[in-house]
Amino acid sequence: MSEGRPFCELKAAERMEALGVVSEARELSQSHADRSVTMIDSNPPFFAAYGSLFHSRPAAGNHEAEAMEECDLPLVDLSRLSDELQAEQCKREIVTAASEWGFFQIVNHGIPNGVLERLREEQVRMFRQPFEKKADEKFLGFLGDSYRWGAPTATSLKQLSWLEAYHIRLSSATYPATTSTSRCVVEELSSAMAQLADRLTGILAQGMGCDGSYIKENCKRDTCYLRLNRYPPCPVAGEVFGLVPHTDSDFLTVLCQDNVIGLQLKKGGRWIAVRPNPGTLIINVGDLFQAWSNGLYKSVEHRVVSNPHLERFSVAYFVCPSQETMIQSSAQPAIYSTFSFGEYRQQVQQDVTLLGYKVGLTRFLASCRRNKHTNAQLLP
Ligand SMILES: O=C(O)CCC(=O)C(=O)O
Ligand SMILES: [Fe+2]
Repeated sequence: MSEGRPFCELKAAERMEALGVVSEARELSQSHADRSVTMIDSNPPFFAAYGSLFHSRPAAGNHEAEAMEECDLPLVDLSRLSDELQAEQCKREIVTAASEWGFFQIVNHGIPNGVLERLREEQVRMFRQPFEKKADEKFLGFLGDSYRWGAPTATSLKQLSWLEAYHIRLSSATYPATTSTSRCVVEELSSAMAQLADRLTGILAQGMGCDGSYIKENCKRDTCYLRLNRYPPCPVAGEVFGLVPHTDSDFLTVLCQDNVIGLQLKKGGRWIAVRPNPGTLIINVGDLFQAWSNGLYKSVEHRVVSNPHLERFSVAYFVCPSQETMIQSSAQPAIYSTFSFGEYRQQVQQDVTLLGYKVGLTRFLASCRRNKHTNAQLLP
C-alpha cells in the first residue's frame, strides 16, 4: 500500500485501500480502534454504495486546501423587537442582512435552550442507532422515506454528500397517539421554530412593502420540514463535501448548528466559512423569497465541508408552502416568471436527476420567456 507515502498524500481510492475499505463502512470503522461498537454499526455504508465514484472519477477538487476566510454573520438581537424605540432599527437590520448577505444570525430568538439541548440529545441518540434500523422506514413513526444519506443520483464525487439526515415532514395527520421522546421533542422544537419563522417572514415581507400573511397562509405546519443532519467523520474529507453546494428551495431556513465549523457560503464570488457562535441560530433566505421579493432578498449558495476527525450535527427548519402556492414577483419588471411551488420542486428534482445538480431560479427567469412546453430546449 501507498509506497510509504503519508496518508494525507494518498488519492481517495488509495486511501480506501490503505484503510482496508473493501465494502462496508463497518470495516472502515474497525481500523479506528477508538471507535465504539455503536459508531461502527451506525455509519451508513458510503464506500460500499459509492466506491465506484472513488475509483473511476477524478476527485472533486480539494476544497480543504483552499485558503478559507472565516466570517461572523451579521448578528441581530431579537430582544429589541419588544422595545418600542429599538424595534424599527432591529427590523431594518434584518432586512439589510437578508438583502446583502442572504444569511444572518440571531440571538434572544425565543427558542428555549433546553428545547434545543433536548433535541440535540435525541438527534445524537437517533443517529447512534444501527444503520439497518435507521434505514427501516417505520422507525420512529415518521412518514416513510424520512431517513436519507449520501446522494442517490451522484455520478461523480463532487455530487456526493457525506451526510445522513432525517427529513421530517411535519404532518400532524400521521402524528401517533403513542409517542416516543424523539417525536415529542421534534414536535416541541418545530412549533417553536415555526413561531420564530413567522415573526421573521413577517418582518421581511413588511420590508419589501408586502403583507406577511401571504407566507403565513400558504406555509402551514404540514407543508414545512424539519431536517436533522449528521455529518459523519469523513476519511476522504477535502474530496467529498458534507453537503454539496446548493441554495434552499424554500422561503426561509432556520438553522441550528453545533460548534464544529463546516458551513460555508458564497459571498462576492468567494467561499467563506461561517464561524459557529453558540447560543445563536442562523437564518437564511431561500429561493422562494428571492423570487417573491423580485431579487431584493438573496438566496445564497452554501455548502458544508466534511471533517476528517469530527462528526457534526445540525437542525434545519424549512418554511415551505403547499405545492399549489403560486410564487409571483412582487415588483415590476418581474425578474422571474410566475410558477407554482410544485412546479419548482419538480424542475429541481428533474435537474438533479438528469444533470446531477440543481439549476434553481435561473430556470424561471422571465427574460428567458420560459414556456413550460418548450422547457427542454433551455437545458444547458
Ligand atoms: O448543516 C448545515 O450547517 C447546513 C445544512 C443545510 O444547508 C441544509 O440542510 O440545507
Ligand atoms: Fe441549505
